[in-house]
Amino acid sequence: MIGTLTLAFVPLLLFYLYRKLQYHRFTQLSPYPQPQPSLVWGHLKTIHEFMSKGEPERHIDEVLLEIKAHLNHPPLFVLDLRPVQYPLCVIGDHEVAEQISRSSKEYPYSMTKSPTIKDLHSLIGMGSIIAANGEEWKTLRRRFNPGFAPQHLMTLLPRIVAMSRRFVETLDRHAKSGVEFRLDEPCINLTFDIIGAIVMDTDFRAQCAPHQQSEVYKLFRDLVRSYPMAGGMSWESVNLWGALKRRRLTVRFERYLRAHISQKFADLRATPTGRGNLQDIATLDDKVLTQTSDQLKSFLFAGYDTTSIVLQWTFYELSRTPCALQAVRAELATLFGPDPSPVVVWERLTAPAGEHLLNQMPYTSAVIREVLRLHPPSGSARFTAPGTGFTVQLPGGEALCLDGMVVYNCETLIHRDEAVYGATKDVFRPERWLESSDHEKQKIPASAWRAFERGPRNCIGQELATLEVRVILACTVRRYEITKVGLGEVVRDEMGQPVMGAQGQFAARRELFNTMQITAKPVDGTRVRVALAAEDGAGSV
Ligand code: HEM
Repeated sequence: MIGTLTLAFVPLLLFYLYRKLQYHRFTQLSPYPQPQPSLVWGHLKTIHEFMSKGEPERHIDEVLLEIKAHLNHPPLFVLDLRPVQYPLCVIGDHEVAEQISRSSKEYPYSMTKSPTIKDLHSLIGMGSIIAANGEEWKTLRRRFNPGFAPQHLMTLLPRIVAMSRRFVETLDRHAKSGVEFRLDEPCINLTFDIIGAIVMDTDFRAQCAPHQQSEVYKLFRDLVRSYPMAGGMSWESVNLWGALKRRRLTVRFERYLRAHISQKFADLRATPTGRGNLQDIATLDDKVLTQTSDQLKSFLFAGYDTTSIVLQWTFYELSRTPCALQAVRAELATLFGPDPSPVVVWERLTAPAGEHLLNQMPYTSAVIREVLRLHPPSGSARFTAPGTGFTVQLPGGEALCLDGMVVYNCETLIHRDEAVYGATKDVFRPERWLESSDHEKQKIPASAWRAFERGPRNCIGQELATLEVRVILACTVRRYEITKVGLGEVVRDEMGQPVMGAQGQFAARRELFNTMQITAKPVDGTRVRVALAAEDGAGSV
């Protein structure tokens, strides 16, 4: 009897599950633009198919660009990643992105951060300002805002200049040897030295020889490297051994940070006039220690990685765009004088009121803006719980509810929207940001450039990042000729001269592209050779 019942029940159960699956795959998300889903795989199969059509290591944003084109450029589309992940809603339109990032009745501090950010907890801590929400986030932001305000940052200029000296020494060594190398290494070491000096008042000697680098810096780099390439899309991400290794590194790193905070607290106690973020704290209990350590981790990570990526792409784009390189050099010559020596730049920047020079670099700033448009290192992932009723309005007037999805403001898609950037959307063209090309600039709405995201949760370090990049460019662009090697290498004619492509850039044999290792970064670590610019151009140090 029981056997007969079971026999009758199993097909019923299977039929029920089949109908349920059918509903989830084909009906529930049907109002949203999307590729054709598969009953079993949802869109995992679609993603795999698109991925296998191009460079396997390319960043997922590149694949999303292809899917958007395949769907005829809708303002948003969904990918059903269940059961691996929540359904993903990819935003490729700036007006919709703006509705996600601004404050609203439901979300006064903009939509909550995505739970997927927990993958980064080892690196940024459980209580990170990057992951926090609501009042907890507001308190943290209020506490740290003054430290990132432009006026305060200008007082840090001498430290940034000091660290840039080591960078020049490193590039000089490479220029002398003539050997090709990964540009990401010196850029990462530089930006870590800067953020370490600024947020921890510590010289980590990241730019020194390996035996002179601080152990903590090595520990931090190991921790970052313990994250899988392709950020969660590969088998590496379920590697238990890797996870265990990451855990051990995290514990050691946190132990160091807690000791550092305790020491700073003791120092501040000893000097009542001392300044710092710990000043208003009466007792350094475990909660405060953990919270402060989480923020230090967050600032160290967010502060070095993205900025080093911008430097790499800027050096690369300038190396293959002769007009832009010439324009930056001319601007620097007008500002700092004809002697291109980094020493002159450092002296002028650290002289009284020298910081104002950095606000007089419109072309260089346009270059940085354009690099961030074409190669944004990150985007923003948010989440709205089922039942919230969070609805966005599409440009055509249609309203769509985004409850229960991870919502990804994808800067790569938004920054390459043809409706905004026209036929030159994929072209490196700093001029589009200049006042002189007012007509064109006026056509670009502010919300269509969001490399630092917008709204209450925008990047707290954006002024710092662009300040760093301007200083580094000021002391290096006239001193070095950088030549890309391997991917992105320019094509040369029989005389060895670079061949000009269609849009004012040298033609490349194979385009350099981003891969994903937590953020989006050049896949080959930006392999280059560097030489001193022509004798009279390089200047001395
Ligand atoms: C060019 C370099 C940089 C880029 C492109 C960049 C980009 C971004 C983006 C897109 C966000 C929003 C992330 C999200 O919504 O999940 C963000 C947030 C953040 N960034 Fe940056 N960032 C850069 C440099 C920096 C620097 C130098 C710091 C210094 C510590 C920093 C610290 C942070 C922090 C703490 C947040 C979280 C802010 C909050 O939620 O209140 N970033 N950044």
